[in-house]
Amino acid sequence: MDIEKVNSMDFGEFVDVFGNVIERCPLIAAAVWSQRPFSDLEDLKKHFFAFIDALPQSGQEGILRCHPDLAGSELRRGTLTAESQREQSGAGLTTLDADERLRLAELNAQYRARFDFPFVLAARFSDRAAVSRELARRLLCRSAQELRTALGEVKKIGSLRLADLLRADPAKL
Ligand SMILES: NC(=O)N[C@H]1NC(=O)NC1=O
Repeated sequence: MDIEKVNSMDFGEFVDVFGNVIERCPLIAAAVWSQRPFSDLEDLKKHFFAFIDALPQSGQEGILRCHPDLAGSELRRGTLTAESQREQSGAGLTTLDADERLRLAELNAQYRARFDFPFVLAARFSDRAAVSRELARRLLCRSAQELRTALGEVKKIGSLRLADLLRADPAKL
């Protein structure tokens, strides 16, 4: 898909196509559509991220809360979005043994109790061992720093999803 195609989309089509660039936050795509035309893919990505950066802290935490836990109950129930399902299975989170699942569930619960939002990590840059390690490490971080880290991960996930949609090299996005 090239940028002319993106710029030619009406509101409904744009939100259908880009509505899950940020997990379960189609409002962001709805807002970004108003900023068209986009000069290139980089420009499109900047608009998504600028929206996130301009939100008050409550809105940024709200975005994090739209993310399903990694290896959590939604994965077990099969209610993940298609994108999240792909990302979590690519990181090996669909084939954890019982001990690994329990450990992740405990760490996810501790993280949520400490920060009041779920642990978010771009699973496609990770694997099952690294997810637990990173969760345990980030549990010890300060809240303000952790919010910044988590939003950085949201942006990595969004960049990869945009790259998929536009079949672009993520390094150039
Ligand atoms: N909790 C969390 O990080 N979830 C996300 N990460 C990812 O790569 N896909 C998701 O849904």
